Amino acid sequence: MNQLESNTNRWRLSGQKAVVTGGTKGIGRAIAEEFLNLGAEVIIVARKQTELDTLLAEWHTQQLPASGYALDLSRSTDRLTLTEKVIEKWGRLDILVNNVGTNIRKKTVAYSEKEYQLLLDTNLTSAFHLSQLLYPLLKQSAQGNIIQISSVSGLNHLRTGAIYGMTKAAMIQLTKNLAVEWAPDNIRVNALAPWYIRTPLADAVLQNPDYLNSVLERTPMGRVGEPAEVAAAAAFLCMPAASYITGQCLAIDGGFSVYGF
Ligand SMILES: NC(=O)C1=CN([C@@H]2O[C@H](COP(=O)(O)OP(=O)(O)OC[C@H]3O[C@@H](n4cnc5c(N)ncnc54)[C@H](O)[C@@H]3O)[C@@H](O)[C@H]2O)C=CC1
Ligand SMILES: C[C@H](O)[C@@H]1OC(=O)[C@H](O)[C@@H]1O
Repeated sequence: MNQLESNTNRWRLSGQKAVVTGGTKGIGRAIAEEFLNLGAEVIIVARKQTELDTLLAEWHTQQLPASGYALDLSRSTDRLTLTEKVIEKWGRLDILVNNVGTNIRKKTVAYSEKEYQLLLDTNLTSAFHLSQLLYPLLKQSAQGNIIQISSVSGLNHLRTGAIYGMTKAAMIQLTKNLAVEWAPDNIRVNALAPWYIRTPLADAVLQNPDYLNSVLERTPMGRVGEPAEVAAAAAFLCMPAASYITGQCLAIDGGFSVYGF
């Protein structure tokens, strides 16, 4: 391979096979579209078949190599089903993006046990179990990558709920453990820690003008982020150009996490 070709491939995802969980809207959709436009083939997962059908039809009109499965990844059985589908379709895997996550914003004393378990299962157990299940396929890739979508709420206190923050902090720790454990298998593992990004999940609070102003006052760049700005970081970390980066957590936050006073 000549130098020019290798340089070109360094900044693309040509021929790579990627699973993006929660890929029908928000950050997951942006990551899937970024990967597709960089030459990857993508499987997305979300709960609603109608959402999947609509988005996949749109992508197929652009001849983008995407497929999808309607599964609830908070459930172990559905995570096993996804694994079977990936084995059946590809028999290998280069990239896993653990993007699925949700939030129930409450004071600590107000949470029920059911709400606690839902957040743990959706945000953390899904990421851990899918990393376990798909490890053999990632190991077959000479360039395996896992991207854990964490949050600045895993780095600092946010008023958006302790359980959510716990799950996001745990994803960052999981990133470090798996990066070291699986480095000999040529699997790199990195995390992203976004601040507020304009998605349906965040819009639930950002549509309140007073809340939005509070967010912007803590954001040196003076605006919330866009899903494509998270997607660009995810794509870079999976490229050959990032071949010596593993175990890291990159904040995508407009300066929030370094803003003291
Ligand atoms: N939007 C934001 O401000 C921030 C988001 N994040 C994280 O980014 C990730 C994506 O968030 P958004 O794009 O904002 O969320 P979103 O709610 O807009 O999209 C989430 C996607 O995941 C899917 N999903 C949710 N639960 C699922 C389940 N049990 N099984 C299968 N699919 C499921 C939804 O269908 C949707 O496609 C989450 O992990 C979130 O915690 C982190 C920091 C900031
Ligand atoms: C920046 C945080 O992760 C933010 O907190 C929330 O409640 C939203 O759901 C975002 O994830």
